[in-house]
Amino acid sequence: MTVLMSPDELEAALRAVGAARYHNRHPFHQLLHGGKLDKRQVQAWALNRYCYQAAIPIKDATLIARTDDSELRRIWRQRLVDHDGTQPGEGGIVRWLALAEGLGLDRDMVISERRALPATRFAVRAYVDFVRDRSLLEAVASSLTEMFSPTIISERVSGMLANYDFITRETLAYFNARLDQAPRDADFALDYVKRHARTPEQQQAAIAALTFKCDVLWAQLDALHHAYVSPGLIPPGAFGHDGIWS
Ligand SMILES: O=C(O)c1cc(C(=O)O)c2c(n1)C(=O)C(=O)c1cc(C(=O)O)[nH]c1-2
Repeated sequence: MTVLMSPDELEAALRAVGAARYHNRHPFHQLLHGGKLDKRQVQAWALNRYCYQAAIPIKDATLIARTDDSELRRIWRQRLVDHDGTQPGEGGIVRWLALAEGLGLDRDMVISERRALPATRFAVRAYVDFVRDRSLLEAVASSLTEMFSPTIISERVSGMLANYDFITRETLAYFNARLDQAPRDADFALDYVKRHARTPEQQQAAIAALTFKCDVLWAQLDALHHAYVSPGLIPPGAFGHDGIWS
């Protein structure tokens, strides 16, 4: 039988999910950060990850649309501002596109998502659908991977700067803002989950939501590894298929 945990025990259980399943443990990230990939493989990472970036504000708008809690909406809408900016040329999506262009990718190709891996699109879509279809508590809990992102972002920026001559500090500027935004967002979401998960079932649902989200991130890296590292099977239509790297 599942027992009711204290809020701090719940937090510990959530952190244990991240320790076991967060995407910092994925071999593709270890290759990426360790300088073991060539430029095309890094380009593949950037253009696939664009799909995730582009979906994040859609899932945040979905969450906002679902709640009648005005305070939650007010706080959550900062995430839309962070990703979309307040005027053209601002925000995380634009900064991600600058990263992709800094790697030599064509901006319109990246935005079109037509060269992304099928599994990337499916994983990203699953996240948006989850936030639309599950309870609000699960929707908020699914964002909690951000508790773990500052560490991986620091590792990524220092590793990529040290190991690739085609990467500059400007290319990676996207991540600077995330180092402030992610802890702020995660602190709020964690507090929300600790206050609103009041039954054993709700607590287990929150843990399962975070597990699901780790799977969303992991699946995207599995797809990259399968296509671009080993066995190197690039799906039809995807970046690099038939030797076309554009
Ligand atoms: O670089 C990363 O490893 C990483 C991880 C995550 C995450 O853990 O979901 C996010 C981000 N970056 C990120 O940049 C971002 O905007 C973001 C939003 C969310 C979310 O679930 O709402 N996760 C993440």
